[in-house]
Amino acid sequence: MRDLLSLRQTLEDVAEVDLFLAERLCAWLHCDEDWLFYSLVGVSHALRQGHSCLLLSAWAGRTEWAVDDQPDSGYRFPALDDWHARLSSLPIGPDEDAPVVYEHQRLYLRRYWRFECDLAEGLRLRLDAPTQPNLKAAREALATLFDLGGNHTDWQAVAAANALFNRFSIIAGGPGTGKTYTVTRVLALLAMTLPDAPTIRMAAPTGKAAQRLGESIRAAKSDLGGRVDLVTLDAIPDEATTLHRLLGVIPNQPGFRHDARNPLDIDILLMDEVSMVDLPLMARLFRTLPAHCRVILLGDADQLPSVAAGSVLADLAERPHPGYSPTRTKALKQFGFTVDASGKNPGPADYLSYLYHSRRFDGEGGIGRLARQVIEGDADGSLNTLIAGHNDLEWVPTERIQNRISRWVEDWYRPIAHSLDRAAAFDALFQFRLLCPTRVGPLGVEALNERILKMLNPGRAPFFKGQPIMITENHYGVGLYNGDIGLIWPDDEGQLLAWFQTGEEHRPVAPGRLPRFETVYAMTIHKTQGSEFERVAIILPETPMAMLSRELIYTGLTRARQSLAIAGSEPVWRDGVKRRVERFSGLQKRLVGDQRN
Ligand SMILES: Nc1ncnc2c1ncn2[C@@H]1O[C@H](COP(=O)(O)OP(=O)(O)OP(=O)(O)O)[C@@H](O)[C@H]1O
Repeated sequence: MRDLLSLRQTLEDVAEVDLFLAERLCAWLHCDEDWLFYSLVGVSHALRQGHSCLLLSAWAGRTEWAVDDQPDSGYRFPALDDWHARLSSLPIGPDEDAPVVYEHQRLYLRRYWRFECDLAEGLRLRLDAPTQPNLKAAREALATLFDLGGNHTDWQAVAAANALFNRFSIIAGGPGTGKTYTVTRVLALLAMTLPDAPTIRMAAPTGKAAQRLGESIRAAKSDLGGRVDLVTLDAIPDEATTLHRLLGVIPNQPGFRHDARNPLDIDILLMDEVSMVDLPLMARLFRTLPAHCRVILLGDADQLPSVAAGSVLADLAERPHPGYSPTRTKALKQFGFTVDASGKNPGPADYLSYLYHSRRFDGEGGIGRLARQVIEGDADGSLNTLIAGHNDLEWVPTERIQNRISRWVEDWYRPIAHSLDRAAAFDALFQFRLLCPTRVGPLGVEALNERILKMLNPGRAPFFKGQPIMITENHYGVGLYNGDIGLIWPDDEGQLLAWFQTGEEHRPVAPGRLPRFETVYAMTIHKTQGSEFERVAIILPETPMAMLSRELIYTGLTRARQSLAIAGSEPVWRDGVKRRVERFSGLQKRLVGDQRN
């Protein structure tokens, strides 16, 4: 028996749960050798880091978890061939019934292996059964929906035409590249060309993202008003729901009302902000979809992956686009589109379309340029862009941070309470937001909120007019969910209530009925995924930290519509831009086999 508690002291970054799980699994496998014990610690550790599995090639021959001032601490994993041979000799193949699975040089907990297999199967089912659109009708509909005939390739029209051939499509692109604009036209194309009117549902991972998707779709529909008939427009829903509500949450239970035995009755599912969706949720979703249901995913594959395990969008949306198959190239040619035909046949990426041109961040603006440099890992170039300053960018060096925060509070947060009415106060609330990579530390969310509360609520009233709050737990009874943002504002009798915005409506909740919440002047970047603000200020931590990555910075800075400030030190910025989030998974391998892996 190992002394797990003492062992933990010699392993940096390993949690007790990793050690206990590894010990239980060793006992199950009747093998107590160190190499297996540490491999299993590695699987549990990898899951906590968001990987779906432990990828042998990433750790083979390397020492992991060494403690800085303890020589010979940590564990050195076997060389790849040796490690592979040892794992292959155990009864942990896919067809065994062990709680761990070894396949494709990846070690999984069986539950996660199952999620990956089920999702891959749901995708394969759709990829292996491409559709045959009515070409004549599709050509006419495409010409109605897009202004074709320009000199440059219209990637939005290409994406729309391409989606006609697929039961599974991804339309990916950065902020403002027209994903919603394009997909509204895809839905119209399908409604105009399919023999029967399809039942369409739209979903997003968070309430805020679902609300934004609904708003964007309604705007895009009204844009189409003069071009298409009412029947087509009516087929496209006005509202989107959260993924959890779509699947049917059962209060206080882990499962959903819909599953493989009780599938959703829909023909087309559109899902936005897919980078936030984790592997287990995506696998559960695909289990509930009927085989004929088309799935269209929208997202920005450069953003942070999901909080829980997996990196589904990044796995499926390879960058750069690997090229279309010759068959698909020919099919798109029939619509007059010439695309890169470098892909193999059958085309593993025929489901994927990229949109490249951002209408939000045009070529002149600093935010778009900065976003590109950050995602390319260009630490020096991005810092130069920031320091040179553009009219939409501001760099705030460390020594000026405290003063600058006070000014932001006076300029944007104090005026919320002085708004003319509730609608104006909500508007004011989304004018500006402070974002931090983490909750803790002197420049983390908790410290900043505390400091701003002292300025705006010196009397420490439990509730005050203009106070922004964020719900931090799901409460199905009250209908409020983790991440929902509300505002404290008086009703007509002067009674302070918490108000929550859904579309144009504001719903009041008595403060006494609120689930757990916190005041939010500053938020973590993770929590703002799926939201946008007119102006954003990102406060970097004082010292470099492992979780500050280029994906986190990119996600934070692309929340800004008009202007962006970054406050911090040059070394912390450089360190963050250089670091990448890497997620181990076997999803792409399962889909394309050995073609590209
Ligand atoms: N081809 C186009 N012609 C005119 N306007 C367009 C076109 N494509 C997009 N837009 C406009 O650009 C704006 C951004 O488009 P859209 O909301 O579809 O982008 P998005 O990629 O979904 O953005 P986000 O990442 O913010 O969700 C919208 O106002 C939309 O109407």
